[in-house]
Amino acid sequence: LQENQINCITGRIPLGQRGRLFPSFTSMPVRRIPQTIIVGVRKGGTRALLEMLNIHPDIVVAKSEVHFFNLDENYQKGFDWYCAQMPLSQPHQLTIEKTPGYFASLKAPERIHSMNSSIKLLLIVRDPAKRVISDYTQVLHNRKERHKPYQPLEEILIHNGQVNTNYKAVQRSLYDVQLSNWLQFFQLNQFHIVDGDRLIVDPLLELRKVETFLGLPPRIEPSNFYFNQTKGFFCLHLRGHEKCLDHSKGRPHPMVNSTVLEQLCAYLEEHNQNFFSMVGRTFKWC
Ligand SMILES: Nc1ncnc2c1ncn2[C@@H]1O[C@H](COP(=O)(O)OS(=O)(=O)O)[C@@H](OP(=O)(O)O)[C@H]1O
Repeated sequence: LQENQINCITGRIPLGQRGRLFPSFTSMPVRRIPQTIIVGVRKGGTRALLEMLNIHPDIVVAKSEVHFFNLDENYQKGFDWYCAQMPLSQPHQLTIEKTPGYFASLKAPERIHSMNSSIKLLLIVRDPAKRVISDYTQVLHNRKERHKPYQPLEEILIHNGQVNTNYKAVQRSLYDVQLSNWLQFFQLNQFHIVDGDRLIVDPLLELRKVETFLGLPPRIEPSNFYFNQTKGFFCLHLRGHEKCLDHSKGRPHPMVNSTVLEQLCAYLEEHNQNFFSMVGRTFKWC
């Protein structure tokens, strides 16, 4: 990628050239390629993380999922298109987009690397068994809405007494398999891993760590959060407004047969341990 071929400031343009190439650099807001991307995991809490980071005055976020690096039809539109999806930002602000589909995409790591090999990546993970149930719950909801038939999770999850490893929701919970694809292009220290289960119960603690990773001053405060009893989750005080995530986040999960759940956890165990040793950290999962 030639930086001067794209109609957007990447944040890597040599200082001396900024004023010449982009006269507006010091004054007017412009669109910039993200310096940080939330790459996944799907149903890990990516929307909550993005909305919470949006509280920070030095961060601007792309409101919609961009799906640039994982979908060929978008990637072919080029970096001008990608850039046009970004919000306006001031020079001191970081631009962040989130597309949970990137983490499981085989093409996304190389494509992101070719855009910016020193990019900072945020990965929010959640108990992978809970993630399977959350993934299922979303698909179930969509099928019910469209009056389409659906199967109980237990039937999809177990085939001939074994965990159905062809089930996409199971594959997306193999964090070690996906991370190894990313580590072919990026150093582990380019990633910050957010604990999605902790983000639900103690958002500020997780956000402080993200602020540090991004090199930003701590500007997200306890007063930015309040617990909403009806929703059962933290919601935000954001620029004078109260904001909870929409109804698609925090849906009640169906009860899952405990033996099936144990079987799923047993299957995931080796992958979880693998992931822990890859990232040098453990999580309380299953
Ligand atoms: N504050 C707050 N409010 C609502 N929901 C919250 C919050 N923090 C984290 N979460 C969890 O985010 C889960 C959805 O994850 P994602 O946003 O990554 O889903 S998606 O992949 O974009 O569809 C969603 O999963 P489900 O509970 O299964 O709906 C939530 O558990």
